[in-house]
Amino acid sequence: MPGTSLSPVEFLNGTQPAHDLTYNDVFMVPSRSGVTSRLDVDLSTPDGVGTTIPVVVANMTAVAGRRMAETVARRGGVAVLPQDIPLPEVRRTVERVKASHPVYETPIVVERSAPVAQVLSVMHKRAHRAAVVVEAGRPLGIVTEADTEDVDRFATVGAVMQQPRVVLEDGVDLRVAFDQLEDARADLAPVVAGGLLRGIVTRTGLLRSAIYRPALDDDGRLRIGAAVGINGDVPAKAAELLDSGADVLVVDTAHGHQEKMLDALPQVVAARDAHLAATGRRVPVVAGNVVSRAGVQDLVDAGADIVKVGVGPGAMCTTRMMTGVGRPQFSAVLECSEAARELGAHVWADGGVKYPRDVALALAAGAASVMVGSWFAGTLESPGDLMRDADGRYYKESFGMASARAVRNRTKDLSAFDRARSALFEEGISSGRMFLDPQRPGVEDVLDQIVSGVRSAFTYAGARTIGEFHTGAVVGVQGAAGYEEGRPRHTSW
Ligand SMILES: NC(=O)C1=CN([C@@H]2O[C@H](COP(=O)(O)OP(=O)(O)OC[C@H]3O[C@@H](n4cnc5c(N)ncnc54)[C@H](OP(=O)(O)O)[C@@H]3O)[C@@H](O)[C@H]2O)C=CC1
Ligand SMILES: Nc1nc2c(ncn2[C@@H]2O[C@H](COP(=O)(O)O)[C@@H](O)[C@H]2O)c(=O)[nH]1
Ligand SMILES: [K+]
Repeated sequence: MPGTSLSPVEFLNGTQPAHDLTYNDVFMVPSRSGVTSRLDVDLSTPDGVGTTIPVVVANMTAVAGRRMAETVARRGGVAVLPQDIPLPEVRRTVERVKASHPVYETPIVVERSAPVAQVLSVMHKRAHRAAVVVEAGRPLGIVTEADTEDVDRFATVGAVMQQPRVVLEDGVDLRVAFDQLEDARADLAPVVAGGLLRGIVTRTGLLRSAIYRPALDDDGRLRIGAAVGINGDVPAKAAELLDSGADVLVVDTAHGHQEKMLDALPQVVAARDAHLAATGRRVPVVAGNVVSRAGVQDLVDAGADIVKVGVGPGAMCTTRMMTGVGRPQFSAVLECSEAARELGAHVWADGGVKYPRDVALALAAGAASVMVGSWFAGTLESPGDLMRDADGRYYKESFGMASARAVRNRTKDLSAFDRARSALFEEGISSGRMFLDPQRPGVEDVLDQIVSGVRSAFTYAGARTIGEFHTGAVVGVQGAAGYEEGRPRHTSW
């Protein structure tokens, strides 16, 4: 029976049904609460990963790259680089994320002689949508999109740039900086140390820095994770990823409860332990995906600190339609987190998150953290190119890691025959369109929504921490009409 007797989650009036449930099938009822402010909620995860919000960016090529990793870690989450990225690229990415500032945003930097067209082609890569014009490392001016309107594409940025209204000194108090920007009616300002550009801050960013805490390693640098598959020389790859500085290792495959995984995982754990002995740095090992108590048991026995849960809920995932295999995600997380808790391990709920409520419900089911893929693919920070459809709406392409597109990429070193054979087993979409929300185009805008929704859910349950929420949430079961009732109506009915 799915999660019957041991469930720490309270089902409203003892109504846990015998069938499995997904996020849409459940809701939470408020309980008497002593948590009087949503700002009293601490969303630090209990899984030892060092995240201060329960959000992990999925190891998908269309989702997790350098900009995503840096931006999300600055707000307390962590991104996992996909297993398909070549090792030298992983190293470069980890290095650059670790070199980026935990508070200041990384600016786009251009020379004054650069053409406007060049700036416009990269401007959308930053949510602050500006470039800093520098000379010998010193900021001379700022170019925003507005400065380039009705300007010849071959004009130089030097001709259109504006003097920065405010230039801040490195180490400035963030509230003081906010007030300075407010007084000068400036949206953003370069930050300098000894006159040299160190980064950029925006008013929204400063506000966020007061609310969020970055996910930092022991040396005060932003955290980042990396994934490894179960084929090839797994321990060698794990050792390389550890050596590159990855802060969490994810051993990931579609069917995590298979013997190849149970062979590979202890080798990753051994590599982790060797790294610990050599450096004193203990990197948590995550393994998945599974959806059953038995799966959790075997992965924890094989050394996993955290088990990744979810087969088939992903937006790019066709596994359930191709195979009939999987499990409604709320019940999968509920049973697996219960099993993990008994074994002193943790669970990440992976896939199917479309609204902040899904994150709250995954935590209610017992997850320590929640992995999000496709939703984040539709943001400015994901690695894909920004595209526009016939109606002018901006989107980015997402694709599944088991799609023909990803499999072709992953198997490029195999023989033509083996490649063609692998391509037969497609279990993902090759080109999904993830539209950017015009009001919330950046991943931090989405994080704001998730975090405010989850903080609020915690106060409704009377919980200050994820641990308290695990035991305090009261969950009920609803039909499709119950779910539908909760949706807003933007037009009359
Ligand atoms: N969470 C989910 O629901 C799913 C996630 N994914 C994601 O796609 C990525 C690629 O995963 P994956 O397809 O495992 O590719 P991998 O390249 O990691 O290879 C999987 C290995 O497992 C073997 N295997 C045995 N049974 C299965 C099975 N039923 N499905 C898949 N492989 C099986 C394969 O052998 P052989 O090829 O000879 O059969 C192969 O050796 C991962 O990032 C994973 O997270 C993929 C599917 C589902
Ligand atoms: N069955 C498949 N699952 C996939 C594939 N690519 C990724 N995934 C899984 O989805 C989650 C992310 O879910 P989302 O709803 O947030 O997009 C990811 O972490 C994988 O577990 C795939 O091709 N097939
Ligand atoms: K799906």
